Amino acid sequence: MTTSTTLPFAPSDLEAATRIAEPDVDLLDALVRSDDPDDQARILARVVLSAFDNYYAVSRRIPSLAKAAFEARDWTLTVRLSKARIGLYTTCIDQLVPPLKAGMPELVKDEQLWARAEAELLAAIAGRYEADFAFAFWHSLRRKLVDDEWRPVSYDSGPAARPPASSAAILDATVTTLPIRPAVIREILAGAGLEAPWRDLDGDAALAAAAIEAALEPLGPRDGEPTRIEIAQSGFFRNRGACLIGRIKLRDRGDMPMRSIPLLIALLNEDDGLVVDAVLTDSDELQFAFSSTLANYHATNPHYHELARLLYELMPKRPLGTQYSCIGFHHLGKVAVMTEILAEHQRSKERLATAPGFKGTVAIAFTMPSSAYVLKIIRDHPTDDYKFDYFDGLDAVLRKYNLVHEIDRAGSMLDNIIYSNVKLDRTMFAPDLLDELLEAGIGTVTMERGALVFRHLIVQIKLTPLPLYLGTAKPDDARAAVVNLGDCIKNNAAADIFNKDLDGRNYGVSRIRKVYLFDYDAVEPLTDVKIRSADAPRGTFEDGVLFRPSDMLEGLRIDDPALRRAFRDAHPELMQAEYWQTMQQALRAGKVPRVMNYPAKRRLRA
Ligand SMILES: Nc1ncnc2c1ncn2[C@@H]1O[C@H](COP(=O)(O)OP(=O)(O)OP(=O)(O)O)[C@@H](O)[C@H]1O
Repeated sequence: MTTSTTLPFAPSDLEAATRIAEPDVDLLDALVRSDDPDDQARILARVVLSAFDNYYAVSRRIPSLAKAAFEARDWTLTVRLSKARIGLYTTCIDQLVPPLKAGMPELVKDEQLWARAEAELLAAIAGRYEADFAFAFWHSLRRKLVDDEWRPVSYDSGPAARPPASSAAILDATVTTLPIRPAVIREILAGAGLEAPWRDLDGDAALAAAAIEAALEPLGPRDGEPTRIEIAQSGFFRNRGACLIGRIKLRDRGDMPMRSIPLLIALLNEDDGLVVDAVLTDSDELQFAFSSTLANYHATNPHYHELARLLYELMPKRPLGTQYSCIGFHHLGKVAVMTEILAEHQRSKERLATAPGFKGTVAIAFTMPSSAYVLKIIRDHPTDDYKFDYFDGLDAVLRKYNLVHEIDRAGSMLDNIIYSNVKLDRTMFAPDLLDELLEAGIGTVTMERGALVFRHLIVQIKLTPLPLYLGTAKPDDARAAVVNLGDCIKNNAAADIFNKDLDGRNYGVSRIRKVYLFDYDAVEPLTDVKIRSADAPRGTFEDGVLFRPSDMLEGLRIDDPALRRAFRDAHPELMQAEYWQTMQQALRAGKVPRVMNYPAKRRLRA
């Protein structure tokens, strides 16, 4: 049996399905004409809520379109949907800003009107599932309107905050006994609601059941033991893949406590039908597959809090805030991450101080010792040690951080959360850092009534900077890290990203021991770089970014000769001009090199 390959959507259909309706002109008109403050507040709240509703409706449509694209094997559509979704929120806010600024220039400064309108909005959204999302939208709009001023707008959910979600609400449970029979897995797969034929459902169910049985082995399973398989009522779609996620629970047995393993069933839709490609049962492997360094998944279940909670339970090494981003809820992720940073500070009483490792020449990075995050600002001018002759400026660097946020990071670049006009209490900062941030020459930080206001603030997950890791790791771990560094550089290249600052200190090692790039001021599109072979003459003046792969090893500045050798032995091609030129040709031809997002050994068929 062959799946249909007809494309379900012409580009114009997609455009229509993802088009945000224009803001409500009649309401805007009524707002501009009214001079009654109560009316204005009520109408302003309605204008914004109606724009949010337009946004939300389209953003909810995208996961079902992604599902349809997966079912029809329309990979072009999948990529277009991801691109469309990431820009939707900002587009919708941007639509409102010009008419509001033109029609009511006084709005920006009218604190009373905002307070009244906010009360109206909160009353209108009370009881709605997505009330906190609507409130985040309200704050984002306000932030955009006051963008030209030093006026911080809170990043919290305030009165629209929801109580902590429980994952139970979105889980389907199958109660069975060990060993888990293929028929049980078959039922779960068939019940996933995918409208495409399976290539070999029975065969896949048998292979998946065997993989699960092997994964349960370390938990001391006993035949006949009651077991609960919990699967999220949601499909997750990304690129060419889809997955089902959940967990398997074994009850307290007297001689054994309750035991549980996560479960991810990775699906592909090949030209001869749906297949189970892999089964993952290890939290670190799930984290790899769900990495925020990859494109987002589109989840068909709208209950984003419960989904984020489930992901957090399955991958507890990654903070809750970032779980929202990997299912595409970046703005809620932003709110959740800021809330977490403030809660971390409350809990630990630690202060923000300069991040461990080499001090940046372009960024000032800071963190609290037990925080999961690093915060950064970009300096207006680099320090004297800056390596390059020319600095493109603060805005150009921020654009690079934003570009990396928007692309498919190919599993090799940390995501960036970029806040604007954000206020943090001065008591959160260690005195040295406070002095550094407020010193002359940093125009993007100011002190306002006991708080620091940041024009921009970049937040990333905290890694161990590679030089620190190599300095303390066991020899095998250090070797694995430098080999992984080469994979990271290759994946960056596959995403058309080249870091012209080759230095290994721009990379960090995660808690699951993967290496990622985290410093983006020196990144360039690989396709713009001029690759020079080892024997090309040096010293001639040429415009643009030049790269001589034979300089790579030296550029990495890894001191230990054994580690340099390990890198060279694992990735000899990275030192060859041909490798880079071939990659450039592939990228220019529009070929997207494949990025693996789970270990090959987890695939059910070799
Ligand atoms: N995500 C992160 N996790 C852990 N540490 C980090 C992270 N980001 C930055 N750091 C720390 O902060 C330092 C400075 O950050 P970053 O490399 O971004 O600054 P930079 O000024 O761009 O650096 P350079 O001078 O190499 O251009 C790093 O060397 C590292 O020690």
